[in-house]
Amino acid sequence: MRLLKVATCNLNQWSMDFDCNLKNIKESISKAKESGAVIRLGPELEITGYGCEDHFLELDTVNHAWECLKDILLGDWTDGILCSFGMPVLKGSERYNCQVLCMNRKIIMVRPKIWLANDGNYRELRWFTAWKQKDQLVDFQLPNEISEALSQKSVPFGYGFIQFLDTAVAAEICEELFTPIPVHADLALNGVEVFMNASGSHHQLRKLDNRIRAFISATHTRGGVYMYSNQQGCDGGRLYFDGCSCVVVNGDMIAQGSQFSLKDVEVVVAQVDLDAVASLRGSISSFQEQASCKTRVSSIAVPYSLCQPFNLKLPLSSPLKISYHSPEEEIAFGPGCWLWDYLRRSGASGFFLPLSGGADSSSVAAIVGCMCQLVVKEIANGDEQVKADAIRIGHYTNGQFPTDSKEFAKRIFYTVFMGSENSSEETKTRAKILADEIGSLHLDVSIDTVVSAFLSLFQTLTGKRPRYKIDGGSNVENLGLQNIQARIRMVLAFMLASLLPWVHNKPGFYLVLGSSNVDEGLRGYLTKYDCSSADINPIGSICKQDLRTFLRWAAVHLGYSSLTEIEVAPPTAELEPIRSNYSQLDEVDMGMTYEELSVYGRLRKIFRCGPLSMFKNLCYGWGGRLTPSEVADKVKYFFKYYSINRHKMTVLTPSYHAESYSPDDNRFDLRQFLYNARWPYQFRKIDELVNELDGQKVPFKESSDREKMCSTSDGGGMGVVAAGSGNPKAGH
Ligand SMILES: Nc1ncnc2c1ncn2[C@@H]1O[C@H](COP(=O)(O)OP(=O)(O)OC[C@H]2O[C@@H]([n+]3cccc(C(=O)O)c3)[C@H](O)[C@@H]2O)[C@@H](O)[C@H]1O
Ligand SMILES: Nc1ncnc2c1ncn2[C@@H]1O[C@H](COP(=O)(O)OP(=O)(O)OP(=O)(O)O)[C@@H](O)[C@H]1O
Ligand SMILES: NC(=O)CC[C@H](N)C(=O)O
Repeated sequence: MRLLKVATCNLNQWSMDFDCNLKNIKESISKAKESGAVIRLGPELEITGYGCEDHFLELDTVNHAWECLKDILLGDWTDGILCSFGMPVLKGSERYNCQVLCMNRKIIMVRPKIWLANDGNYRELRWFTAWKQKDQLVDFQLPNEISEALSQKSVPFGYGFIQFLDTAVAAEICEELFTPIPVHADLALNGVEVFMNASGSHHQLRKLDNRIRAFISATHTRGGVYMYSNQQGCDGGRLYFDGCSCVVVNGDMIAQGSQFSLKDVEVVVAQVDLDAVASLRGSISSFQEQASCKTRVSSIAVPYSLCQPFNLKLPLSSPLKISYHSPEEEIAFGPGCWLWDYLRRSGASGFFLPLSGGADSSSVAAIVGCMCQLVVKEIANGDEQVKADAIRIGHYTNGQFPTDSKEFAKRIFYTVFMGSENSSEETKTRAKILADEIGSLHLDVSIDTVVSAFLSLFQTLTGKRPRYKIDGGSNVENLGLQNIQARIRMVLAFMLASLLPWVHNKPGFYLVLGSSNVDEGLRGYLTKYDCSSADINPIGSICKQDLRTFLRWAAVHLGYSSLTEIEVAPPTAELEPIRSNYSQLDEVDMGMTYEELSVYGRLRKIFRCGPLSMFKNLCYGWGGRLTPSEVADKVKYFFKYYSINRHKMTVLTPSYHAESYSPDDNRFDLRQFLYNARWPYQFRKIDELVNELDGQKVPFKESSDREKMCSTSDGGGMGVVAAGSGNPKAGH
């Protein structure tokens, strides 16, 4: 037997905070060593943080990374343990995204990333060059300061593996695993038994299985130990890196870390028998045949053994049942953990939420409640960092700390119902009950006096007073009257968030939370700069359908039972007067249902459909109940409003990135914002096709299409998309 103990980790790094990152790295090495591990793997670019973006272009960033590495190598951190550190490295004029492999205070090799992540949220080609010389290792002159400190002039640089006396180990960096020809295939044929995947990979609803499937398939038929390490938390941007560090052997998961956690450092350890890898490989004839004619990969010999012989005192890790969170749990925990990182790092004293009693703001309130529950639970589990942060943010004194999530919420969470003459008692009461359940400090205010002050000012200025449509006013008047209310709420929210702490003798300020969801953004059904404009938004890329399931789940699992009633209430903006013959409803106002919006949103973004291909796909999807001409009307209506309102996406409050259907114009869904909203060319093409089809209906099982599009993984959407359109790039 060749027993090998390995450690991988989830680290909560913060881009550009080198002290924080170095502290976490050192703690992870200590924990790995305490466990007896001889390999320690950290996340991609862990020294700088993955999300530095254009800071990677600054020489300071690269230099500081070297300084941190020097600090580690001058101490005893790497004694007896192979450590893989992620950092940017300049070689000549090119900058590479590298894993620096170190042991016994020396750098063994620098392995630059070969295949960069460059789609969706990723833009690595903007900062890094991909390493292209796969056939050789080259000599890399270490920066002066490092070479003097380490008494080491140069190191091998490039694609290759480390040949120890008893096994071979290599890096495969994040995206490289997900490429059509992954590097582990070649490496396995060259005898590499341990793969170290350092990642910077973000959370996306329902995507964990994509990632895990890749580890399993990498080792299932070719054998191997697959170590995966990832950042965990908000490292300064919209993404939540969702950990899940793990170890897989020959297709079996044997150690799995958390996906969502408030911990800064989580080390996952496993003990494996490398003979199991050799034995599997030896039993597969095709493996041996391919290995005998492999393309040779360069290696570096290190005269050192990593493994232990058979010893009953060293227990082997055995296969585990892989654990997955439900999408509802993902919505609660992902944004909940992201909010906690944001809060503790922003210097704010809490959150402020305009709570309307509707589904969206109530979802946000529940997520904050969930965050409070997680904090209390983690403190009870003995996490000193979470405790220290909670004491600081909640201004606890005399050795006190949070032990009850409602008590903690009362300190750090304000909710305010800002009613107008158009608000109903029902929503006001729902907001109050939910706030009580969560424990927030809740206020009720009426904004009517402010609205009438604005209207009087307007009347003095123009001599005119707008009327609601129901009272005989025009569309313009009707919208104007609604938008005044919506925007006053935003101004009031920011005023209260900055001044309420002062009123209550607390230092600091509160962060204003926004609660517009992805569908409203896509359709533009929101007032620009109303309460959708906030500091941050935890649900901005989650669709209404997903939020509704989350509310049902949270009513039970978070213990906020009033969410059940909130979920079933029809969504309404309550900005127009309620009369016996009229009450404003979102879906009527929008001219489409939230369910339809989810379908359009997925086709537009995930399946990259323009108007014509969306029309064709929906003819299949909805053909059972609609004629092509009816489908055409719906598609044109959607594109008209999408394009008229696209400018609103440019000022979208930064939101947690949770889904590949997100329309976030700032980082993810990059589009123009001034359109010809008549789409003359595209709509003409649709009309021509409608004429050709002339009233035909396509028989199709109507019930299944939405289910496939909104509630399953992206691939499920193929139910209405012609095969071959291609699955979206997954957030592995
Ligand atoms: N191409 C362009 N590029 C840049 N900016 C552009 C623009 N076109 C208009 N604008 C600007 O945008 C303004 C129009 O946008 P905006 O002021 O938002 O107004 P608007 O989109 O006309 O109305 C707000 C919409 O949100 C709905 N609403 C209101 C309140 C609450 C809710 C809800 O979520 O429940 C929904 C309401 O029914 C209506 O459909 C224009 O006055 C102009 O200032
Ligand atoms: N009466 C109110 N009191 C407090 N905040 C409100 C009120 N009405 C609206 N808001 C805030 O403005 C945001 C946008 O208002 P809108 O009417 O569009 O709600 P929505 O997007 O349908 O969300 P919700 O489901 O929370 O009502 C809400 O999410 C909420 O934060
Ligand atoms: N950092 C990366 O290489 C990211 C790769 C991949 N797109 C992911 O989400 O995991």
